[in-house]
Amino acid sequence: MILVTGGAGYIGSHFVLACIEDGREIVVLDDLSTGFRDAVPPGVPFVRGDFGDWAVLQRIIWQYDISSVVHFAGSVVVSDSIADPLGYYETNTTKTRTLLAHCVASGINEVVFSSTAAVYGPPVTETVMELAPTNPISPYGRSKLMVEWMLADAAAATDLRYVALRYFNVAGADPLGRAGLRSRNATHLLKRICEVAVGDRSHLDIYGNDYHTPDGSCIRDFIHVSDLAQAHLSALDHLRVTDHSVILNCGYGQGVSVLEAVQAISGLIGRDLPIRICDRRPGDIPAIVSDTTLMQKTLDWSPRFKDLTHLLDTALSYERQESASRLSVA
Ligand SMILES: NC(=O)c1ccc[n+]([C@@H]2O[C@H](COP(=O)([O-])OP(=O)(O)OC[C@H]3O[C@@H](n4cnc5c(N)ncnc54)[C@H](O)[C@@H]3O)[C@@H](O)[C@H]2O)c1
Ligand SMILES: O=c1ccn([C@@H]2O[C@H](COP(=O)(O)OP(=O)(O)O[C@H]3O[C@H](CO)[C@@H](O)[C@H](O)[C@H]3O)[C@@H](O)[C@H]2O)c(=O)[nH]1
Repeated sequence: MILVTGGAGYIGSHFVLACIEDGREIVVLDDLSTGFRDAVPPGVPFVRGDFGDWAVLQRIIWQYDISSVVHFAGSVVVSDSIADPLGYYETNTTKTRTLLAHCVASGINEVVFSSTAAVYGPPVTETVMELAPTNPISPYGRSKLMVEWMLADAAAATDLRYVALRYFNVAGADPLGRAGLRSRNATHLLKRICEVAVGDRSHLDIYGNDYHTPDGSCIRDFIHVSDLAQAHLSALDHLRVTDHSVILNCGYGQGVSVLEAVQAISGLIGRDLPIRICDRRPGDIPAIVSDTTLMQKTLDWSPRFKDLTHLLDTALSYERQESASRLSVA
C-alpha cells in the first residue's frame, strides 16, 4: 500500500485519481491546511493529521501495510517562505526528517519526493540538467534542497531508496473535471490567466516585458498535473525494479513565454485577454526549462498534454466549473 501525504492538495489529488485508475492501493494523510477533504474520492482511506507527527505515522503504519511513501505534503508558496522562513523549514524540512526517520525505522524503503525546479536558482543556461548547480534563492527552494540532501544521506546509510522529482511549472486540471487547482489566492500564471478568461479577475498583470527573451516576457516549462501524476506511478515502478535512487527533472523540456500563454488562451476564448504590463516581480528568473533526457531514459512515461492549447483547455474547463459552482453557492 502507498502512503500519500498531501493527497488532498492540487497535485496529490491528481495522483490519487491516477492510483485509483491504475488499481493501486493507497491511504491519504493530509492535515487539510491547504487541501480539501472532498478532493479525495469516497472510499479512499483518509487520515486527517500532520505528516510530522510521529504518533499519527505510527497509527497509520500499524493499521495499513505501507510499502512506499509518495510525499507531496508541504508548504508551497515562494513569497510566503520569504516572510516565514522558519515555518517553511519546519514544515518542509524538519517534518520531512521525521517522516523519513519513520520510514527507515519501519522498513518502508521506497520514497517518491516532490522537489522543485526552485532548487536550481537562476540557471546559467536556459535549459537545466539535473547536474546543474543548485543555488536556490528562496527559503522554499532551500527547504526542498535540504530534503534532497537528507534523502541522499539516508539512502547511503540505510536500505531507503528514493526518486526526487523536481517539478517545473505544474498546471492544468484533470481532463474529466474531477480535480484542479482550487485556491482562490493562487499566484500561478496559468491559473490566473483562466480566472481572467472566465471573468473572475478583471485583467492579468504581466510582471515585466523587458527581459532578455524573444518577446521580453519570462519563459517557463509547464507540465500538466495529470502527466505529472503518471510520472509518480512510473517512479514507484522504477523503485520496484532497481536499487538506484535518482533525482529527475519533471517538465516537457519546452519553453513557453508568459505572452505566448496569453496568446494561447486568447485563441481558446476567441477574444483578447485583458492584460496590464507591470514591473518585474522580485525574485523571478527570466527563463528556466527542463532538460528531460534523464527522466525520459529512467521512467516509462509519455506525456499526453504537451500541447499548450490542450493543457490550457483542461485548466479553463475546470475554472469554468469552479466559477459556476461559486456562483450557485453565492
Ligand atoms: N504546484 C507547483 O507548481 C509545484 C511546483 C514544484 C513543487 N511542488 C511541490 O508539490 C507538492 C504539492 O504541491 P501542491 O501544489 O499540490 O500544493 P497544495 O498546497 O495544493 O498541496 C499540499 C497538501 O499538503 C497538505 N499539507 C501541508 N502541510 C501538511 C502537514 N504538515 N501534514 C499533512 N498535510 C499537510 C495540504 O493540506 C495540502 O493538501 C509540494 O510539496 C510542493 O512543494 C509544487
Ligand atoms: O499574475 C501573474 C503570475 C505570474 N506571472 C509570471 O509568470 C511566470 C510564472 O510564474 P508562476 O506561475 O508564479 O511560477 P514560478 O514563479 O515560475 O514558480 C512556480 O514554479 C516553481 C518551480 O517549479 C515552483 O517552485 C513554484 O512553487 C511555482 O509557483 C513568472 O515569470 C511570473 O512573473 C505573471 O506575469 N503574472
